[in-house]
Amino acid sequence: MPALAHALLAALKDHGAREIFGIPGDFVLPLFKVIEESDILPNVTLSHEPAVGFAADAAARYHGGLGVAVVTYGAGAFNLVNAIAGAYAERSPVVVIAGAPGARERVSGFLLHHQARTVDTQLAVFKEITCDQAVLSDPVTAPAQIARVLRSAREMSLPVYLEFPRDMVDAEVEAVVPLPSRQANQEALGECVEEILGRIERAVRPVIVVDVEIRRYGVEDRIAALARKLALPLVTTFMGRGLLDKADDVVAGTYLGAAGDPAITQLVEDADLVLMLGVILSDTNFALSNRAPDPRRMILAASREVQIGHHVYRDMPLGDLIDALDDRATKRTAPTTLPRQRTAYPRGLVADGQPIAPSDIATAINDMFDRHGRMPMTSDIGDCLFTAMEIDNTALAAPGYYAGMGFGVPAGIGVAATGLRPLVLVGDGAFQMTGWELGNCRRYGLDPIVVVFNNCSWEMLRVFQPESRFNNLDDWHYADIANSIGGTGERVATRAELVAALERAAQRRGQFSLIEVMLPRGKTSDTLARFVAGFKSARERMTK
Ligand SMILES: Cc1ncc(Cc2c([C@H](C)O)sc(CCOP(=O)(O)OP(=O)(O)O)c2C)c(N)n1
Ligand SMILES: [Mg+2]
Repeated sequence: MPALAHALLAALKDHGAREIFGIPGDFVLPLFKVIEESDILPNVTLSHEPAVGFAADAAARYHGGLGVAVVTYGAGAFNLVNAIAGAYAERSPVVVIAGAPGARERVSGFLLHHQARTVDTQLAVFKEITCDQAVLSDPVTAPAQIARVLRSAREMSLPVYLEFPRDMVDAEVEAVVPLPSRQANQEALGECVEEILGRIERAVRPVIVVDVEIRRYGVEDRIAALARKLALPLVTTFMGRGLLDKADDVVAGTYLGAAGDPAITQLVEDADLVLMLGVILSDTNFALSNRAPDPRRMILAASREVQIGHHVYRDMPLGDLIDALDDRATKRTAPTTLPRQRTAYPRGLVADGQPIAPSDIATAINDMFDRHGRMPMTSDIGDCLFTAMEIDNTALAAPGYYAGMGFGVPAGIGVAATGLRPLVLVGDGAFQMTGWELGNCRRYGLDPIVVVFNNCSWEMLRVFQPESRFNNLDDWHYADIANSIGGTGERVATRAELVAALERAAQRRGQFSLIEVMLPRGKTSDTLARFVAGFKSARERMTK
């Protein structure tokens, strides 16, 4: 019989984990020894647990499997909370494996180091931000608990929590047998599909809106094929930016309401049927809508449910629904009335001595993508994410809904650990939080390209409250620091310098490249300027 640590690692791999991110501590040292020596999954250690969570989250978003974050009891696990809360909000399946005291320590009568209120406070906290949990304290039940919790992570595409007491690492257990995934009830599925196809047939201006769940459940290609078969226009939400990056013929653009491309906004807001697939009804996706989502003209397939009008079909896995729709749908021709144009992204930056504006960064990146091919991207929150809306539709992992800073660079490291070379967009404020994790790239031979939007400012806060002096940040010269932690940093202030630095970074392999773009305080991307105007007018409407 295998030891519990081996059985768990094998089960993680069977359920789609591809790597482990973590930081050891005395409550997980024995487990980390097995992780390192068994080599069942590659292990990437970082410098601060928030980054461990962000990296695991982004890796899962990109490879479509499970992210894994292994941390010590108490101090390590509580450091991870914000990143896992963000993964929950963004429906990213991260498996938290947290160390814990052994059976005899629990009854020692001492207050244990790293313990908060009670020995079980850690479990109580993670119950709030995971969809399933287990404490692996009994070798007889542990394999079944692991199977149940890992299936929950896969089926719900949400984080889960496994508490691993440190005296259980070598406990002999049965191997973990994966549970079969739960399918939709075929009768209910048939009824649901007929109702959807009937609604599409009767619609005059239908549109498909997609969001993050279509990536989490691996159905992007099937949805692109369905959109082609039904000849329906398709747009992504703000959170869903970067989805269907290989289906340019299908994606018309990104819906941003009052802040977006007017033709895309009209496509969605004039539609008499909005088929929402994998969509999170968040404020960042719909707060700027001129016409709020209306159940009477909406079908929402998300969180294993399908809501049509005011009634709901439960236990409807998105993959089952898409397959059944494709099986029963007949090919339609595109009504000439439906616009088919695709958003045009800015290109052809003039490499001159002019100072750089945020939207120039998008144009320069589009030009670089034309020369070297599109790169997968990660972005932090801040104007860099709004600028990303002006970059061609390439794969993107960002905290578009949860909006937690610090995600961008660790997420880029997580994506790089999956074997891709990402382009990372991050503001100076967010870089101050987790940018230093780049110092871990050299150990693992990772070479992301990082673009720091250095406006020496918390600019997103300034646009809402310009009078506050606390938004003024100091100039930390991030490019200089990059050179001392294993990468190459360049500081650029003109458009010509930006274009040249991007080209050098694209050519440079084997170490990370950091381009510190100097931006004036008070200058934002065109997209953020429209967002702020939209939010302010929406707020005025609400206060009238
Ligand atoms: C962990 C964390 N702390 C605080 C915030 C609030 C916040 C923003 C959101 C609104 O909540 S945007 C922002 C400033 C970002 O500064 P920077 O990274 O330099 O980007 P830019 O200068 O482009 O704004 C803060 C502090 C946050 N989102 N996440
Ligand atoms: Mg800033």
